[in-house]
Amino acid sequence: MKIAIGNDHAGPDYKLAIVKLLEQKGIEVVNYGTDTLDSVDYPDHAHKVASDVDTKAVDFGILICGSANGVAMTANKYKNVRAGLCWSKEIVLLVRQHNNANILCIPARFTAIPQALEMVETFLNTEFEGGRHQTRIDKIPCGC
Ligand SMILES: O=C(CO)[C@H](O)[C@H](O)[C@H](O)COP(=O)(O)O
Repeated sequence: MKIAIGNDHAGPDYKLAIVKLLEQKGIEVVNYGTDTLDSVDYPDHAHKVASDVDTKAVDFGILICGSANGVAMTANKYKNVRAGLCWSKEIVLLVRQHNNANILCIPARFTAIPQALEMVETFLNTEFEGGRHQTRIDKIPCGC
């Protein structure tokens, strides 16, 4: 499995903890995030992750910013991306089971690192249920 990860200045420590977890699992990681606290612009990092997910260069993406809204808004501009903003294990379960999310968006300023790691574990271990949820996902594109 291959995962692209990106973050702005709100989340380098979250990113490093997640990369460590993924590498311990033998997952290949592409790091598109900043590694310092110097201010950057989240779309610069989110576009790289979303593009890789969109073209299927990677299996999944993980994006981190302060609220996770900015990275989610950016990533969801891509046709084949379903980026979900998650703040608990329960929401992550649903975003995989019902929404087949392929990018997990984590709000670093509203989530502790252990909680973020638990969300990543859940994201990776939860399957899409298909059926009626696929019908609904097929209706998401606006065609504009
Ligand atoms: O949360 C974010 C976007 O949704 C980003 O992390 C921004 O950094 C956030 O808006 C805060 O910006 P600041 O420059 O760190 O004050």
